[in-house]
Amino acid sequence: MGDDATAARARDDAALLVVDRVAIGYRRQGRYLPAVGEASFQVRRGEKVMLLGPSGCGKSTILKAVAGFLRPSAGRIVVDGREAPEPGPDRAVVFQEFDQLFPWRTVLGNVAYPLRVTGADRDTARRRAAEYLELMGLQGALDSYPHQLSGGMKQRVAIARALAIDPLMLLMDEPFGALDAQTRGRLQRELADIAARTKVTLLFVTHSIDEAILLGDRVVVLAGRPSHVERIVDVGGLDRPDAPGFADARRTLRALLAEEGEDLDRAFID
Ligand SMILES: Nc1ncnc2c1ncn2[C@@H]1O[C@H](COP(=O)(O)OP(=O)(O)OP(=O)(O)O)[C@@H](O)[C@H]1O
Repeated sequence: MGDDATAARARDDAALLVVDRVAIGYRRQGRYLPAVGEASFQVRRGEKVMLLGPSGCGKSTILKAVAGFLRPSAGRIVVDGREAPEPGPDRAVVFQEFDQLFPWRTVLGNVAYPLRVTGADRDTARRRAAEYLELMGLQGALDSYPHQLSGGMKQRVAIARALAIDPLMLLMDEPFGALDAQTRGRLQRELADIAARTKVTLLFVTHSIDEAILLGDRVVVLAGRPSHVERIVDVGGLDRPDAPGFADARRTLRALLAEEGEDLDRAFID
């Protein structure tokens, strides 16, 4: 193998995201309130890693720190070899809330906007935005405004907007948490399909055991307050509830969450 190929292989094998003994807390009224006590995990290029754990254990906090919105009080976050990166278009974020779109822009305008901001000319931005909206099945809604869309459609626009800027990583914080079960299932399947096609690297926060198994390659289970990584469970290839191994993975994750006193009815909502 030539030097270039060796270097390329080393780059591909190296973790795109390293979370190394990270502690994160909040300051309130002069006091430091620890949320994450110590968390370490890595995400390789093209991998889909899910953060699962009881409510309040710091899943969103970790995602925000990876996005660069919060600084850890200890440890290191390294993205593509860069330590403590500022927020940037290399990490696109999709939230749970339906109000993350610009209400005064059309669907096409919402997706084209970050492309314009990151340097694309108007025609290129609109063409690329339309391509990604088509990928999300929204070709009929380009001229609609957010208030004219259902919750599921708004989340599709948010995903198209995130993917269109070709980020190194897609960071998703319970993006389907506020959707009805049927829409949620459909969007999970669509995201799995698009992630396979685009090979995007995914860090995804969820409450749902089934969602973690269906979408993830690995599940980072958080426990405790302040939290730590209790276990990292391999769930690769279990992309259907009837896949062999799905029930075992569900039992393993369920047992880990039950130890934490998680409300399992909530953890199973899909
Ligand atoms: N801005 C903030 N100021 C102070 N404390 C905060 C802030 N945001 C979160 N916290 C606290 O940090 C802890 C972790 O919160 P976080 O939202 O990261 O948990 P989570 O696992 O994502 O929860 P959920 O699953 O309920 O969304 C919680 O105790 C929460 O109250």
